[in-house]
Amino acid sequence: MFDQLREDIACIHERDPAARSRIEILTCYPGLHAILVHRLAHGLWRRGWYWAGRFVSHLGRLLTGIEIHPGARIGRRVFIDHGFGVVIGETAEIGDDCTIYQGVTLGGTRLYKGEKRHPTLEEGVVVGAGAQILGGFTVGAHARIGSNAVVIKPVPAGATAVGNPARVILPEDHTAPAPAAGDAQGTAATRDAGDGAGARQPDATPATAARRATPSPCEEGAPPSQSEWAARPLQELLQRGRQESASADGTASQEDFAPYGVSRADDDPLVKVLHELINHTAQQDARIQRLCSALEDLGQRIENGQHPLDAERLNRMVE
Ligand SMILES: CC(=O)SCCNC(=O)CCNC(=O)[C@H](O)C(C)(C)COP(=O)(O)OP(=O)(O)OC[C@H]1O[C@@H](n2cnc3c(N)ncnc32)[C@H](O)[C@@H]1OP(=O)(O)O
Ligand SMILES: N[C@@H](CO)C(=O)O
Repeated sequence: MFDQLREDIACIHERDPAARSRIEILTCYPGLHAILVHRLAHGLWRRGWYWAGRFVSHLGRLLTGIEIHPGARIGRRVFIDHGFGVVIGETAEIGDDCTIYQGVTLGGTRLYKGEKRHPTLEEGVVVGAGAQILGGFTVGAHARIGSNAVVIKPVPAGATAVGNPARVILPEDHTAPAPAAGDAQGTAATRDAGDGAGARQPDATPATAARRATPSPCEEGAPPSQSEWAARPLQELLQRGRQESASADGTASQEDFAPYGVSRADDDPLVKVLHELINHTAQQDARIQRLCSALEDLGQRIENGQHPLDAERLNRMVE
C-alpha cells in the first residue's frame, strides 16, 4: 500500500511542474485524495458492498470535487490534476499512467443498465481540461485529448483528438499496430488499483503524437499508392469504430437512446457520401497520373498545372 502511495506521489512530482514537495502533494492534491478514496470505495464495491462503496465515493466527492463511481477501474500512477468537476462513470476504465485535468467527463450517451457505457483509456492517455469523452469505446495508448474536446468515437493509439465533435490527428507512424480494442479493455480491466497487473515499464516513453507529414501525391511512386494511402487509414478507423460500437452494444438492433443527439449505431450518411466522393476522386487522380505517365513514355508531352487532390486532409475535414 505504501509502495503504491509512493509511486502516486512520484508520478505527480514528475508530471506537475507546480509540485514542490512530497508533503505538499500528500496534503494539497485533491486528485491524489480522490484516487485514495476511490481505492477504498472500489474495494467495497468489488466485495458487493454497493451502498458502502457508493457512500465512500460520495464522501470523496464532497472532499475533492471529483466524482468517481466506485465501479470504475483505475490503474496505477493515474494523476488527476486540479480535478474539480471531473466525473468518471461506472463502467469507465483508466489504464496506467493516464493524466486527467479538471472538468473532464468519462461519460455515456446511453442509459442501458449492465452494458459498457463509459470509455476505456489505455495507458498513458492525457485528457485535457474540460474534455468530454462519451461512449463505451477505447482511447488508444498515449493518445492526447485536447482541452474541451468532445470525443464520441474511438481514438487510435498515439493520436490527438481536438474540437467538438473531436477530429482525430493521426500520429506520424500510424501504421504501427495499435493495441486492439478488445485487448485494451481486457488489459485495462486487469489493471485495477488493487492488483496493478500489467503495469507499464517505468522507462517506457510516450509515443509522440506528431502529426503525419502529408506526403505529396507527386512524389515518386505516388500514383499506385495514393488512393490506398488516402483511403485505408480512414477506413480502418471507421471500421474499428463500427466494430467497437457493435460489440459494446451487443444489441445492434436496439434503437439507441441519444440524449445528446448522438447515435453510435452508424456514421452520418452525408459524411459517408463525402468520404466516398473524396476517395473516388483520389482514385481517378491516380489513374489520370498513370495515364499521363504512359503517354509521356510514348513521347506525348502533357501539361499538368493542376494540384492533385489532398484526400487525407479532406477526409479529416469532414470527420
Ligand atoms: C491550470 C492548468 O494549466 S490545467 C492544465 C490545462 N491544460 C490542458 O488541459 C492541456 C490539454 N492539451 C491540449 O489541449 C493540447 O493543445 C493538445 C494535447 C491537444 C496538443 O496536442 P498536439 O498533438 O501537440 O497538437 P498541436 O498543438 O500540434 O495542435 C494540433 C491541432 O489541434 C489544434 N488544437 C490544439 N489544441 C486544441 C484544443 N484544445 N481545441 C481545439 N483545437 C486544438 C491546433 O490548433 C492544431 O490545429 P491545426 O492542425 O488545424 O493547426
Ligand atoms: N499543474 C500543471 C497544470 O496546471 C502546471 O502547473 O503546469
